[in-house]
Amino acid sequence: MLSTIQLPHTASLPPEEIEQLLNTSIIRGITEQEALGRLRQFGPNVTGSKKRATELAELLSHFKNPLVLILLAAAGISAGMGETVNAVIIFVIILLSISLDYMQERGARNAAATLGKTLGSKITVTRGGESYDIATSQLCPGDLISLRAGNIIPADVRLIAAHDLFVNQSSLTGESFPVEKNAATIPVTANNDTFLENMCYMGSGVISGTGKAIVLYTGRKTMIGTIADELNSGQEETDFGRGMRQFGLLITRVTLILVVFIFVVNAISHHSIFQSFLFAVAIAVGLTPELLPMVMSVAMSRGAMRMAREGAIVKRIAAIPNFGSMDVLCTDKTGTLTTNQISLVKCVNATGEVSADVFKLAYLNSSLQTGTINPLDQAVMAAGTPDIASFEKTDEIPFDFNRKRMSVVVKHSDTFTMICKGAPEEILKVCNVDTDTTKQIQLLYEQLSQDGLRVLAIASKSLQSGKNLLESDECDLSFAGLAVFFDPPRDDAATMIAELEKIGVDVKIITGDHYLVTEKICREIGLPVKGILQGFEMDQMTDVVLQEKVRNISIFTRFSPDQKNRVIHALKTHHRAVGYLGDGINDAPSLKAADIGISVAGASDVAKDAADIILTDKQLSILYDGIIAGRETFANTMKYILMGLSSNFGNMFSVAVAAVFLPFLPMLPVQILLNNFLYDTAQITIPADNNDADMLYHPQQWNMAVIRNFMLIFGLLSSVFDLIIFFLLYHAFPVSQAQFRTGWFMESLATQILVVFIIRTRKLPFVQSKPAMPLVISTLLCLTVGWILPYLPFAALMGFKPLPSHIMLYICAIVIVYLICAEITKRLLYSYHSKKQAAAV
Ligand SMILES: Nc1ncnc2c1ncn2[C@@H]1O[C@H](COP(=O)(O)OP(=O)(O)OP(=O)(O)O)[C@@H](O)[C@H]1O
Ligand SMILES: [Mg+2]
Repeated sequence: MLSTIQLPHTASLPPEEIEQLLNTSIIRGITEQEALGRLRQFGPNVTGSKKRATELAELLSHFKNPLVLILLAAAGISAGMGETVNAVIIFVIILLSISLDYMQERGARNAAATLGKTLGSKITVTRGGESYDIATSQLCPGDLISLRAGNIIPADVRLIAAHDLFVNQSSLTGESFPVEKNAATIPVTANNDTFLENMCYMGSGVISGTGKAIVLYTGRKTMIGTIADELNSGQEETDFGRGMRQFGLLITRVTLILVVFIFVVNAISHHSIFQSFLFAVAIAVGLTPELLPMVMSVAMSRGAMRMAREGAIVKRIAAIPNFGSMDVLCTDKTGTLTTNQISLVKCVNATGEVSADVFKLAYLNSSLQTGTINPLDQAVMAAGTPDIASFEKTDEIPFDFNRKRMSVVVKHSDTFTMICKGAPEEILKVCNVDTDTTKQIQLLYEQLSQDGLRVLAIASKSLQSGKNLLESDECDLSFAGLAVFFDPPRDDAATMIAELEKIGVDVKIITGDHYLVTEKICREIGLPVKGILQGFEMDQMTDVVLQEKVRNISIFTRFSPDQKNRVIHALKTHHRAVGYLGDGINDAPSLKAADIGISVAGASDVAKDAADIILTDKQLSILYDGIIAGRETFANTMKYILMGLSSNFGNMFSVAVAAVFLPFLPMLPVQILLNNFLYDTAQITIPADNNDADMLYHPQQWNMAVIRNFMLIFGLLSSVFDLIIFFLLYHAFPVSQAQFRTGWFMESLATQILVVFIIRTRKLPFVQSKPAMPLVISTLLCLTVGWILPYLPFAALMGFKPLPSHIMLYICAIVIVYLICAEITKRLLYSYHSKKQAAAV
């Protein structure tokens, strides 16, 4: 049986001793049988969320809310003081609302879990001498794995072979520059015992090269597994997140002030301290938007499920609202806007004549390179089969996105030749050509690019020896020719651009390719070219200048990964949420930096890992659906917030006034709790509500000013009607205390619940905007229950007493007039804000 191992220790051991230590073979790996046993012993290779909490723990976690705890304590004290009925009612209400909340959230959680299962990257493992791909979760210590560019390192591993292996371990070290790894044994001392050169760590991305490695640690035993929880917190705040935070602050402040005020006034003026306290707590419960987390997670998981049906996997459900506020989408070109079905059109020499020699050089380079599987290389290899049996590869300098070229070194009848291929401007930099020829080549290159053809240049030189070559050896090459490729735009790219434009999302292209090729593609897919910025031009700009510039630029060409990243950050200063769509290793930093990273199924693991959403279906139209789903989440969450702020707060203002002027409590604490419970339950269907088209066809924006005004004006409005009721029941037709409370209970419940039909839309309720059926049903049901309660045989236990019918008529009239006034107020408020916004633009 395998015992635990120390990472630094294995770094200093030669491969044979590692074989022994881990009871494996660096050629054949462990057997499938052995792997199964080890998998049982060490558990699956997953980090992140610890074990999923049990359902009971999830249920109990809802009791952690301080208000719930205070209420429970209050119920206990009530029971101790002999007020059993009170205690039971409070207890039942707590239980009911917690179970409702829990059940809704469980639905959302399960949906999220099902979605998560469909993901998972694969890795090539060698077991019992055979190599095949398995899910990375199935790896165990001792496994022999093969690494290549684009892979995510699936565990903490010790390298036993490496060829030009460059790894980005920024997820661990924060250092974004790729580091070279090798398999050599190194002595371990106290000051070099982390991030060793012959180790690769889970979560790092392979940028270039290949390697073989033995798995040492898996799952939570890995370096990243032990710190996984801290890593998740690194997300930057978005418009939606910021809005939610400000909203939370606002509500906490107002609640605190109101509750303390009500408690103090009640306690001083006339009631027992305990009653006043209970009353204040009930008010606090009424004010807290306790359903908000549920409303959000249900709305988001509905969005995610909907996208899953359309063929997109949502990795991070919390990103859905960002989709809704996204107002600019950056995309790379190859594979997202083009088909990625690249074909080689021809190979030409410097004068533009078709040349078999140039093709042979290109073929040698493409077929012998061992980096990422790359569509350009595949196209070269698919274009013919020259005989290269007599050539032997002796070295390779892998591709990287800064050099934009790569080289292989071949041996052929005792001579060594370096063959280099890459972006023409980069190849020309390292070639020995006179100015005239350079001009001639550039002209040819531009002509081809203008026709939308992609061009790589090929160059070569003879060498003395064929080993241990460096990037600096790519010099003094002689120019051979150009390889010309065709990569047609996707059929649906034009539709996508048009659709996105219609719903207010700006599209920008950030590519590593030449600007002429990009311009041609833009023309074909109907993307207007507003401005072009080239990578080297941006390097001369300060951040401030860049931030000003990016607004009017629609294509960014010849951009390296870091440069792409810089553009994303600059765009973030102007836009609410920046989206990035990309598939390559070079897109990973931008996918992370963007508010919402989108990748496609065929993308490299590194890109998929960094993305929030992965489009599995090839259709780009899913993007459109995703944005709409995001906006629905946003809109429905906002409805709940506006509801809570307007009607709820109004009631609490009224209570504050009543505390000063009434000689008794306007409602009993249990009645307030009951009222709040019915009101909350009525809203449980908000996440499933319909939305007006005009809310969905613009990027959503969190507008704190609207929220604040809603609270003040709607709160005041509903308070005015409460005061009318108070006047009616206390002064005009004086009734008993129990009847007063019953009257206000019924009026406030009706106004609070029914106003949802007004708040949910900017238009005329029902006539211009139809609510979803579930919302209508839950609303009417809760209202009916609330209005029947006072007439039930046990109503007296809850302190209710029915009112005479003429007073009931007054109450109904007041509710109707209130709703009409609310509709008018809503219109005034929105027209005020749109005028203000129009003035600001
Ligand atoms: N296999 C390769 N061999 C040589 N050069 C390459 C290879 N792949 C890419 N290049 C060069 O590097 C440049 C940038 O790479 P690439 O086009 O993949 O970047 P990108 O930013 O992902 O662009 P895109 O928007 O086209 O996906 C290419 O335009 C090409 O000149
Ligand atoms: Mg790309």
